[in-house]
Amino acid sequence: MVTVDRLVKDYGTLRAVDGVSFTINKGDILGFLGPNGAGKSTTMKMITGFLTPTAGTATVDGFDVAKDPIEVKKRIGYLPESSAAYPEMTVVEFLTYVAEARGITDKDQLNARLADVIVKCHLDSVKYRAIENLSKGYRQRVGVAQAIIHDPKVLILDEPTDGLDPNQKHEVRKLIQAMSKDKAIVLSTHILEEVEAICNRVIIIDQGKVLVDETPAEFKARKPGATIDEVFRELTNKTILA
Ligand SMILES: Nc1ncnc2c1ncn2[C@@H]1O[C@H](COP(=O)(O)OP(=O)(O)OP(=O)(O)O)[C@@H](O)[C@H]1O
Repeated sequence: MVTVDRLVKDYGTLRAVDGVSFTINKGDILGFLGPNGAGKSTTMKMITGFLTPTAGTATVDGFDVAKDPIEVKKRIGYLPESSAAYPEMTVVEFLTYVAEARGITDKDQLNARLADVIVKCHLDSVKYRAIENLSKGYRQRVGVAQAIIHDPKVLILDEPTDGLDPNQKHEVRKLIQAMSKDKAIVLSTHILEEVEAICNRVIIIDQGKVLVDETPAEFKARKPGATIDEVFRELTNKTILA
């Protein structure tokens, strides 16, 4: 569903992403991990067509992000690290606005999509409230709802549980898992237990390069008896010292 091939991004003299390659298929939840500044957001922004790669390619459902950005955007939903906010809009107004911008203008289709995402993201009780008055957990669910309003095949979530309390984290993780059957999902996170809880693949990126691409169980088995956290620290510290 998503193929990333030797992707590179330079910001001036800084090579933020340095030859990253991986593929993800329908049903995959890929945990994208790495220390601060590793290049996770930059990679995700290139897959969504938000940033142009310096070199390499990314394709979504067979469409090249650089050559067919419109076809890619139809197939991809994106939750950025800090969601664009329209604080004064109600949840329904905001989701309607996003749906219309996505080309969903037929009234019946629009209402069906709104009803679907409101149920999936458990937003019914707040749908007529202004976004600025919602808790962070609800705002994050609105962010997920806008990302899936056009029922995309691929979902890119940048730190979807960041800043949420444990109950809210649990809710958002359940939501991601429930959606994974018919989608390919990439999520970046700093939380290693999140990877263990919901991902079937883990990629660790450090200084723009992929260090690890395997299952969470394989990752943990690298150091029997250690926590996933300890394995991560050992791996990423090594590259800093190297
Ligand atoms: N617009 C930009 N201009 C210049 N440098 C940038 C820009 N965006 C990111 N960088 C740099 O590129 C590198 C990779 O950043 P990126 O945000 O992709 O990392 P990240 O892994 O998502 O980090 P974090 O976990 O902190 O969000 C960092 O060194 C960052 O400072």
